[in-house]
Amino acid sequence: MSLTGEMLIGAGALRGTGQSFTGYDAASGAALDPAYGSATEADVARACILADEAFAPYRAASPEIRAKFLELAAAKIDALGDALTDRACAETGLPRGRIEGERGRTVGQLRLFAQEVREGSWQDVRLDPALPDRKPLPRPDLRMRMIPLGPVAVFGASNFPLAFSVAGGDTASALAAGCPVVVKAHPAHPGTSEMVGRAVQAAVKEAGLPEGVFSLLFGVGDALGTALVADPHIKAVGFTGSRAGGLALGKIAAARHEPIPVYAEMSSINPVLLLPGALAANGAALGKAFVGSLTMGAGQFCTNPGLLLAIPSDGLDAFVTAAGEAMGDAAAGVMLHKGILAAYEKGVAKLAGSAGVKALGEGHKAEGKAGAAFFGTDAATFAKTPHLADEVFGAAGLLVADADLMALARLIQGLEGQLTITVHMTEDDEALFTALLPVLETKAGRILINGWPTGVEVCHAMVHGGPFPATSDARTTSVGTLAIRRFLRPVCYQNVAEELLPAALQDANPQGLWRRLDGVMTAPV
Ligand SMILES: NC(=O)C1=CN([C@@H]2O[C@H](COP(=O)(O)OP(=O)(O)OC[C@H]3O[C@@H](n4cnc5c(N)ncnc54)[C@H](OP(=O)(O)O)[C@@H]3O)[C@@H](O)[C@H]2O)C=CC1
Ligand SMILES: O=C(O)CCC(=O)C(=O)O
Repeated sequence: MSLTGEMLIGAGALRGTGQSFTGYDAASGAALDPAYGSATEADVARACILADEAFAPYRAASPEIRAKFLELAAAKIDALGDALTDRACAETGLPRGRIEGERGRTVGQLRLFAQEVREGSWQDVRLDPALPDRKPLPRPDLRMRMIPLGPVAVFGASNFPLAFSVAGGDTASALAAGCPVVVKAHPAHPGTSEMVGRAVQAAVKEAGLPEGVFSLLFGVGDALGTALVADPHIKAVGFTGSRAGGLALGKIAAARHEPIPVYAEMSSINPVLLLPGALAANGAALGKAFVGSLTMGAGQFCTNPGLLLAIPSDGLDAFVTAAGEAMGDAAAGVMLHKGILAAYEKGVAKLAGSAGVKALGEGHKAEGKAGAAFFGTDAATFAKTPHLADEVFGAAGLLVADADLMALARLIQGLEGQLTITVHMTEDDEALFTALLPVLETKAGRILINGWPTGVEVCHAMVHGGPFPATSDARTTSVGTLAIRRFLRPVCYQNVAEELLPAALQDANPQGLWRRLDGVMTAPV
């Protein structure tokens, strides 16, 4: 596919007349053709009007049609072949294996949502039949199902150019729910975005759906995102990026005449608790494995293990020695773009310059690349230095080691919300884990044992979310089939005649759904 630098508004392709920009080769800094023109406010309005026009027919399309559309989009992204991998590698500096894996995750995610649409339990149908003889008052016939919210604005993330970008989890879950999507491409990977966008646009056409089901806008600066979130046709927002960006979009959404939900995944330091039994049994191996997780993709994962907590012991010494050695072998990493590299270097310098913080290991350094960094401190220093709890986006980790178990417990209690909390433990640690679990549950969306948080499985039970600032809404996830719920709302139908009811609610159950009948989950017959 040859890139044109055009945005995709419905079935059309046109060059934005706003500020021009290009993608860059993340490793060399060289500009990559073609140039992209930023969308104007009129372009945003046009894409949102088309999305609004598409909403009624798209949500009325049968589950089978929507599922087939998602599968078509997946097949077309697969068919982009090596050209997509080459472009994504160039624009992000991420290694080939990672991009290939991410493509698999992206198309797998679209196919999983296709299955989810067919399976139908996302409609959460509840039937409370009429009780005409109930005393003192009869009960009317009440039936409930979930319906889509309306057009959704999605902001592509810089660090996952496929799985959290144009056809990533936010887009897949919104389309599955029956919501048209208007994407703002991340300006750090416009070529990758155009390729994927054209694949989705072609899938819309081949599936015979209204053109406004999908649009892709390009632009740099805040104006485009601001106009998109403010557009009255948009009914929800999906975002992965910085805390400042997510909060800014949340403010715009809340200030609208009709406020709308913003599902922003923002900032997390993903604490790892190294319990004494695990350190005694495996200290050195854990130290090495930690560095593997920390440095993966130059640390540019929101699930990066940025904070470690432990009680001093011989096992912890072995952990620190092994981690320090592994850091010494860690190559300097290409970061996604210059801004992210600059923010990382600033964050590491701030850690290095903090009183009571010492370096425990560092990776190789190279001009224009990021060196991994590992620091250590104690609980009292952590408590009196609030910025030590801030996310440093990249391969930087901080170990808080303290003999005072209660001080570590208070530290956990004082943490902000997290995407993940990891616990390394053996049977010897079970009592401690059991005591900590109620607190951990209040802090994170995912609690994992004896693993590492990077690399999220896309499945039905996944929660990639968590209390603020991990996300703006702790009740949801942005990965896995549960993500569809963000873009749905319940509607109750009271005393609507059988022949007038939506198919999902009819007595005949033509969609073959599991439904709650008078509160009892009931199989289709
Ligand atoms: N925790 C996580 O998952 C991630 C965190 N980050 C953090 O974000 C930093 C910057 O990375 P980046 O990926 O560019 O994330 P940003 O949050 O800066 O940008 C993400 C997207 O949101 C848009 N945007 C941001 N702020 C606004 C605003 N005020 N109004 C309208 N639109 C806005 C950007 O547009 P435009 O660029 O055109 O201004 C871009 O399209 C990193 O250094 C890192 O700290 C990044 C990725 C993931
Ligand atoms: O670890 C993962 O697979 C997902 C990470 C993520 O959501 C992110 O970095 O934005």
